[in-house]
Parts: sequence; C-alpha cells; structure tokens
Amino acid sequence: MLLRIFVSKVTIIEMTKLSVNVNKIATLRNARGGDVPNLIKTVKDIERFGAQGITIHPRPDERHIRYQDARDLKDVVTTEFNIEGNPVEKFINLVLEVRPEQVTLVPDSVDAITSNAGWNTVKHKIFLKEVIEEFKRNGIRTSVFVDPIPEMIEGAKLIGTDRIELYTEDFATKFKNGQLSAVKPYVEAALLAQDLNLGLNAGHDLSLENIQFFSESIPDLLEVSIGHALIAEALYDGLEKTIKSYLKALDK
Ligand SMILES: CC(=O)[C@@H](O)[C@H](O)COP(=O)(O)O
Ligand SMILES: NCC(=O)COP(=O)(O)O
Repeated sequence: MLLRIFVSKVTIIEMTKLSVNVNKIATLRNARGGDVPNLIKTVKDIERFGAQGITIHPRPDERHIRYQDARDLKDVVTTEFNIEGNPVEKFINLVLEVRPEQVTLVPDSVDAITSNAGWNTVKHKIFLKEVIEEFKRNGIRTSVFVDPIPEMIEGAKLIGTDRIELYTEDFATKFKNGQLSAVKPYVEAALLAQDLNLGLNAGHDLSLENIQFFSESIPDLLEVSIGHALIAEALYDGLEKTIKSYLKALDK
C-alpha cells in the first residue's frame, strides 16, 4: 500500500512587535534635573503592560536619554533592547559596551530636533558596511533607518544589515491629511525588502491614529518603535484618573 502523506504549507504570520521609545520620559525627567519620572520604573512598567521592546535614541547632547541611561537599562530591559543613533565613535563604543539585541543606525545631524532623513546607503556604503560588520561580529542585530526608496533599500542589502527601519514621517503627515495612498511607497519598499531577505521595522510619528492602517498595509512588518505620540497619548488617557485622584486628596 502506498501511503501518501500530504503536508500542507502553513504560513505563520507573526504579530508586529511594539518597541516603546522612552526618550520622552527622559525629556520630562531632565526638565527638573531629578528622577521624576523614574526611567527604570517606567521601562519596567512598559514591559509589564505587554510591550515587546524598549527603544532609546541617545543623542550627542544627551538632551533626553543619557549615555548612562543606556548602561543602567542594560540589566533592566527583559524584552528586546534597541539602541538608535548616529554611529559616531562614542555611540559605537556605547553600543558595544551595552550589547543590546538591536542597534538602529540613524544619520542624525548634531543639531537636528529629531530624526529627519534616512541614510543614503549608496553614498555611505563603505562606512556603513564597516560599522555593521563590527556590530554583527559582536552579536548585535543591525537595522538601518531608510526612506522608502528602492535604491536605498538595495544599498542596505549590499552593506549587510539584518534589517531596515522605514522612516514613516512622510506617511504619517499625509495620512493625517486623509491621503491613504501615502502608504504605497512603504508597501513597495516592504515587498522589495521581502525579495532581498531583509527584515523590516518602521518608525517615526506612528500613533494610535495611523498604526492599525499602517501595520495592516505592510507585509511582514516585524517591529515598530513608537515614542512621541505614544507618550502623549498615555498622558491624555491618564489625565482623568489623575485629576480625580487630586480632587479626592483635596476633598476635606
Ligand atoms: C529614528 C527615529 O525616528 C526616532 O528615534 C526619533 O528620531 C526619536 O528621536 P527623538 O526622540 O530624539 O525625536
Ligand atoms: N524609530 C522611531 C522611534 O523610535 C520613535 O519615533 P517617534 O514615535 O518618537 O516619532
């Protein structure tokens, strides 16, 4: 008797991971120079509430996350630790010391208010390739911040990065104005990343308003890192409870 076993192909669609960027917690803390809000406690809570990763983006002026915060968080983060930044020498040394699960390379200029562009992976090919090799030699997964431009994604493949992070500000701005087609270049970028076997992350100005549409549109989106909007939304959501607690405390 001929026994035939049919194995059906099972496709497992992984849920997109949420990595919470805690820069804004540090911004608030630094405003008074003390330890309120406490970054370590906030990170532990964020993980307890279910986030699957913590992102920090130390900048050379240390205006929010300080280099020491990265060291302090090393043994606190139990999910995926992602450190973003421009790979200047000080940053490279910090990442090699802390050894997060992932490093995301972002081409920030020193005086930028926030990240405002992806890498030109063609122009900076040699530099990025060297930096990526060094991180990978040390067991750290790499991701490179890029605009959804095919040439830049092909360039990212050539420098040997494990993943790319799509810079989503343009999508977020247009989506706010009702332009749903703004997601199209990101879908095409994701399909190209799939073809090239590059893992896919995304971030910048993602929010509760746009995240469902974005994540449902983008194939194989492994991770989003969200900070600014998420922390603002957490404030709005928490205000009612907090005001009521104060009123109760004042009610003699
Ligand atoms: C790469 C990126 O888009 C984020 O890291 C973003 O730039 C957050 O940095 P800031 O909190 O300094 O704006
Ligand atoms: N990589 C993007 C990030 O970490 C958070 O960006 P934003 O949500 O603060 O704009």
